[in-house]
Amino acid sequence: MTKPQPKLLQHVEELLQDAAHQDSPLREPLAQLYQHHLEQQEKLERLITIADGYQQSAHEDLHLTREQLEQQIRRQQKLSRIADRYQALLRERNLALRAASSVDPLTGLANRRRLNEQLEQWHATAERHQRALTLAMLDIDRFKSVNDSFGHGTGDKALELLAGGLQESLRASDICGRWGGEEFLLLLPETSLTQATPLMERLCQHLRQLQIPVDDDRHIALTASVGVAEHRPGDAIDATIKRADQALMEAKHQGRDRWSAAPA
Ligand SMILES: Nc1nc2c(ncn2[C@@H]2O[C@H](COP(=O)(O)OP(=O)(O)OP(=O)(O)O)[C@@H](O)[C@H]2O)c(=O)[nH]1
Repeated sequence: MTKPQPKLLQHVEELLQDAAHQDSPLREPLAQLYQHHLEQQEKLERLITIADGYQQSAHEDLHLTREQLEQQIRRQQKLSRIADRYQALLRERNLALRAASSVDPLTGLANRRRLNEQLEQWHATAERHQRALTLAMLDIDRFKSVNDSFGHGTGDKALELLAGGLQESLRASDICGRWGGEEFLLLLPETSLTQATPLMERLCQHLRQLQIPVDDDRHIALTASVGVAEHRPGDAIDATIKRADQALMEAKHQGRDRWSAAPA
């Protein structure tokens, strides 16, 4: 049904008001029809206003929900950035802690804990794959007299320099660490006693030549004694360390500044 035009409505109004049609039998139904039309139009306008209101409030709700969602996403992204940074920090801390717990702070060499870990690993490889493994226990000669004569500071400096000297004399695959006090343990994987011999000679020679400063213009030289033991298949690693220790005692007994090998 088409919407009555304003012109038509105006015409109906004029007809209803026209005195000439007051007695027409069609006037009353026309008046009722006109009234009904006005009421319907009013209802329709009210409905349109309500629908507009709903649409507006739905639009506002949608806008608000979207804003809240975007705010939540931004908060979530910020939190995940913080979590990422925190995790990276924890990883760094863990690495630093791990490194610190494996290193001797004075010499920078592997500490006893790290040496034990490596010993366990290389002992397992030596046993499983019948690989050679040689250990060398090194102890500075008469180190007490260095401390007594020049003080602990000089003693510490000597340990640092000696540690550097040891590291220089070894292959990259070997590990040298501080076993305790003025004692160092060298782990030589894939190395037999025969193969270790030239290294022992070179090591003693290198240490003899190290110059340890004791004051502005004075230096001293140190020597060390070394006990070497090749791991015997089937032995516990502690047994090999003990044999290296006994060989070290032997080197000390023989007059120091030398190396001695444990019997096979
Ligand atoms: N400065 C310094 N001295 C240390 C350190 N650790 C151990 N020492 C000293 O090393 C000395 C070891 O002395 P001894 O075990 O009697 O042996 P030595 O004098 O080296 O004599 P031999 O081993 O028999 O040749 C002691 O005086 C310890 O105090 C350290 O970290 N710094």
